[in-house]
Amino acid sequence: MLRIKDLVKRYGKDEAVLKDLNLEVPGESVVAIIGASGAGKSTLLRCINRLVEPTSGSIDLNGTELTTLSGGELRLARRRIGMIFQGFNLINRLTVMENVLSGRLGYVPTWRAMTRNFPQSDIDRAFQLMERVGIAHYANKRADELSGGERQRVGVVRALMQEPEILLADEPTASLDPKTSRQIMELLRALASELHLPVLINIHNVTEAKEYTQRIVGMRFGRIIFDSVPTDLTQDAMDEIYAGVPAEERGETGDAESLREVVSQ
Ligand SMILES: Nc1ncnc2c1ncn2[C@@H]1O[C@H](COP(=O)(O)OP(=O)(O)OP(=O)(O)O)[C@@H](O)[C@H]1O
Repeated sequence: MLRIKDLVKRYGKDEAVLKDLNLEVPGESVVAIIGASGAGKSTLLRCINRLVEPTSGSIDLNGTELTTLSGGELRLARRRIGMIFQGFNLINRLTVMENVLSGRLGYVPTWRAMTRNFPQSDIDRAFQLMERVGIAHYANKRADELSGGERQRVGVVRALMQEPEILLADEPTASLDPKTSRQIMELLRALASELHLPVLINIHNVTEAKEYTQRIVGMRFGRIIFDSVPTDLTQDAMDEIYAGVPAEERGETGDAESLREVVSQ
């Protein structure tokens, strides 16, 4: 369970970007965070893994208070949080397997990592997960020889190699074409259920959020102003979350029927 209480983030002397934000994410749920550009979605995810330092408030992951950790304790906590990025963040010149195994860096001694001498159990797990997401046959290919969707699958497996207690995905499909994007969302949904993992996804595409997640959190100016099941996300709720944002920039790509057509193409 992730429990965020009264979280505030202020960059320098500017107005707070997150304002007394409260959020609970229980196990296995897939939660989408939506909101206009600048609402604070990325800052929220970055506070959780401490890429950004929270100004005040509490972030508790399964009984560990994350905001006060430093040094070795913070490193240990970070390996419990899997991150998936919009730009995949792979090391291009390394193979798929090497990228995947880098998810174990928080676990193996430095000498093993330096000599790429990972335990057999890690290699077995890597193959198992790569099989699961359909990239095992690319194990020895360089990461930059893969398509966007394949690269994101590598990113997902690398995050899972950390044995995370939660997955944070920051615009995981924004660099992908619509069909691939939906395959990745489907994969995240399936993995959350198979591995009993909570997944928090910062997502621009509201149509995908509605179809692939069980809960939508709408942010505006650093606050959560909507938190419910996708069917409750009415036009009024959308208008409130995206007030002032033109309809064509709200990440609604059409109704479910037309989207199914895209997928089946
Ligand atoms: N490192 C930083 N220093 C100063 N201000 C920042 C920094 N990072 C983000 N901000 C500001 O914080 C606010 C929220 O940014 P954030 O990236 O969290 O929003 P977002 O909802 O993820 O937006 P987008 O959808 O465009 O990615 C913005 O006004 C942004 O300019």
